[in-house]
Amino acid sequence: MSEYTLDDTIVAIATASGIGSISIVRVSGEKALEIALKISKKDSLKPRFATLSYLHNTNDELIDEALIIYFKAPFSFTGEDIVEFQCHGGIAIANLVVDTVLDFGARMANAGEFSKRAFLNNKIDLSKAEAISKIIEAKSSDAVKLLARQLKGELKDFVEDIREDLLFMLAYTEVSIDYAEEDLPTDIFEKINQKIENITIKLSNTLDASRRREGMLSGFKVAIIGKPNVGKSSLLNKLLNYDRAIISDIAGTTRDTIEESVKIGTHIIKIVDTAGIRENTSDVIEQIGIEKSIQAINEADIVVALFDNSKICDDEDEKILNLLNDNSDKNIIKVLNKSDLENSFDKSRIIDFIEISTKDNINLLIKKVEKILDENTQEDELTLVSKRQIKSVENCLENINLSKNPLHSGELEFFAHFITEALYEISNITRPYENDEMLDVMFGEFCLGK
Ligand SMILES: Nc1nc2c(c(=O)[nH]1)N(C=O)[C@@H](CNc1ccc(C(=O)N[C@@H](CCC(=O)O)C(=O)O)cc1)CN2
Ligand SMILES: Nc1nc2c(ncn2[C@@H]2O[C@H](COP(=O)(O)OP(=O)(O)OP(=O)(O)O)[C@@H](O)[C@H]2O)c(=O)[nH]1
Ligand SMILES: [Mg+2]
Repeated sequence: MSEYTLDDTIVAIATASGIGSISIVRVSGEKALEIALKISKKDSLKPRFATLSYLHNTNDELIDEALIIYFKAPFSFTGEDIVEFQCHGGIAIANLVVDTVLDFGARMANAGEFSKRAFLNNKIDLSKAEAISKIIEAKSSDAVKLLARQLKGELKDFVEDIREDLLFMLAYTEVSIDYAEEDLPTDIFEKINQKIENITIKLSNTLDASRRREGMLSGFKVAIIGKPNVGKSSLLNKLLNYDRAIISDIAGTTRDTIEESVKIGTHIIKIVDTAGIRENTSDVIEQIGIEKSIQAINEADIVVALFDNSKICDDEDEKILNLLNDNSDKNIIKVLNKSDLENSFDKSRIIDFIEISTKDNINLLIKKVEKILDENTQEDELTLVSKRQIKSVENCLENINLSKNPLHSGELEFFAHFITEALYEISNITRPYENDEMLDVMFGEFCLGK
């Protein structure tokens, strides 16, 4: 994508490949109108007007009856001339239209190229481009609502505010470096200090909220753990409503982690069934399974820890309770399963648990999971939606923190250096100063036609 030029005209199918009632082929660039006039055999197309027309290929053969919309530059998604052919559905017609457009001198668009052009032509900033890319892949209505806020520019405004503050500080420190101190307003240091503290709080809060909500975009991960034979796979099957995993009364039945998606309330979650965690095993494959279980805990947003209510709490259960204590930052649900059988588990060993039976119903557990998911999605705070954005805020915050000492000791050149770095970092979210490589990586992750 680095040999990218803005002069050529690009084309791609904008709609999903498959059977649908309408397919859209989008053309962007200088030749878009000229190509559309040839295909439609019209003398002109009225901008932003849906024109019904027959479409013809380069051999003058009829290929479809379609709506054509011409967006005259600069008033289009990319800022260039755009023509949309809204043709009949199915991949064959769309491909014929694309082929014709190519024959008339356009080239195939790369992944993300429409959005990249929109960015380069100042139609959208990177936070909006990212929101567009992610909203297409969003798995839940909550995720869509969150991303729609970024389409509207919430993150952009946040970044703009911080940029403004940082620029203010830079301007005043430059002045202080150049002029004698007595010429400056006396409260300026206090003002800068106050701004630094405000930015620190704002950035930290945003990072915290974003980390909590990471699972909302990719699907929250719920890991089911416990010693062998407590009913982990039975629980997975019950949650999925079909027999996905093999269950048996032989301990060590599940040897690898199994991951499946399921909807709970309004949330799409990924459930991970793990191999039973036991203290000592000489079985190499089982040992690997156990290590994967520990990894599953690390990656999970919610850990469902199962215990067998029909057995006494033994050393292996204790080991798992200890493991949970080590992960107290996680949302943990402790569950006594097999409660349909005679209860033998010593409940004084465990606090805050629920009792269920996968042979009966697991509603209590589902409600509990749903409540945690609700709590983690109902925040109103601004949320960063990509690793890239999180990294930029982390780096910005780091430089802000580094600027505090020099500010207090009056080493203003150093202070200005860190603030400049912070400014570069935060700008990466919306419009980087110079970073072609990052742009290539980012837009390369888009789906074709975007
Ligand atoms: N048919 C169709 N539907 C679509 C898109 C599209 O490209 N085509 N979009 C593509 O992602 C999204 C809508 N986004 C768009 C964003 C800007 C403009 C546009 O024409 N902007 C002009 C005029 C603005 C105005 O009229 O207010 C501009 O910014 O100058 C069009 C679509 C979703 N739906
Ligand atoms: N009575 C009763 N039996 C259950 C319940 N849940 C599971 N079982 C039985 O317990 C045995 C083990 O179930 P699994 O789901 O395979 O257990 P697991 O934890 O996945 O076991 P491993 O994969 O070996 O770690 C099976 O015979 C199940 O039918 C329950 O709530 N009540
Ligand atoms: Mg199992």
